[in-house]
Amino acid sequence: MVTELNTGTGVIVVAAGRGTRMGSKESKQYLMLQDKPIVIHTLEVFERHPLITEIVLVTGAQDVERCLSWIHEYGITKKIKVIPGGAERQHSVYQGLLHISTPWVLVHDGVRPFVTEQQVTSCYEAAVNHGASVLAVPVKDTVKQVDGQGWVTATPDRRSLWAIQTPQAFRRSDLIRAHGMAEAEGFTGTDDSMLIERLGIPVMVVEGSYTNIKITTPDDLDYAEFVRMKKEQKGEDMT
Ligand SMILES: Nc1ccn([C@@H]2O[C@H](COP(=O)(O)OP(=O)(O)OP(=O)(O)O)[C@@H](O)[C@H]2O)c(=O)n1
Ligand SMILES: C[C@](O)(CO)[C@H](O)COP(=O)(O)O
Repeated sequence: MVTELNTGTGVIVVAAGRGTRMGSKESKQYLMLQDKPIVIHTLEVFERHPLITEIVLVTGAQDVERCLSWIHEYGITKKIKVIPGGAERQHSVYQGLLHISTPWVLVHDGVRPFVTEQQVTSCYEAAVNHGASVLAVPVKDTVKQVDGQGWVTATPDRRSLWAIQTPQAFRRSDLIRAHGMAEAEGFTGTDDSMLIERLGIPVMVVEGSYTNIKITTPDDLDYAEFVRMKKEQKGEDMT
C-alpha cells in the first residue's frame, strides 16, 4: 500500500554508455531488438506506466538528436527530456537528476528493456513505504571472492546474495545528497544504491525476475531476442 499520495514520479533512463563489452560498432542501447532500438523498448515501458509522469533520457552528446527523432517516430508522448551523460554511469545519473523535479525518482538502465509494469510499481511502492528500494533476484550460482592471483579467498553464504538490477527508487533529495557526497569524496559506485547506503539510508530489496537482464555482451542479444519472442507468443504485454 502506498502511504504517500503519488504526485507523479520521474524516471532517469541512463543510456550514455559506450557498450565496450558488446564489442559492436553501434552502442548497444541503439542496437535493433526486432523492430526497434533497445532503448526505445525500455522507454515504452515508462511511456505506458501510469505512475510515471516524467522521463529523462541520458544519452551520448552525439546521440541526443537521433534519440529525439526516435522518440517522435515511435510515439513517446510523455514529458521527456534528452540530455547528454557523463564519462561514468554515476555521472550520467547525476546529470539526469538536475532535470527531474518529482519527489521520488526511479533510475533505470536503458539496456534493461524487459522490466515489467508490475516490477516498476513494486519498486516505487517499496521506496515510498521504506525509503529506498532496488529490484533484484536471488543469486543462482555459488559466488566466490577471488584474489588477484586467482585464489579463492571466500565463499559468501549464497542465501544472503542477490543480483541487483534496476529500477532503483529513491527520494530525489536523498539521491542528490548521495551523489553530491560521492562526487565530493571522489567515490564511484556501480549502482546508485551504493551511494545511498553510504549515507546510512536503508535500502529494501524487491524481487524482480531473471528476464530483467542488462544487455551487456553479445550472448545477451540472442537471449533478448528469445525473451521477446516468448513474450509475444504468450501475448504478454511487453510491460
Ligand atoms: N557513462 C555511462 C555508462 C553507462 N551508462 C548506462 O548505464 C547502463 C548500464 O551500464 P553498462 O551496461 O555498463 O553499459 P556500458 O557502460 O555502455 O557498457 P560497457 O561497460 O560494456 O562499456 C547502460 O544503459 C549504459 O548506457 C550511462 O548512461 N553512462
Ligand atoms: C546498476 C546495475 O545495473 C545494477 O546491477 C549495474 O551495477 C550496472 O553496472 P554497469 O557496469 O554500469 O553495467
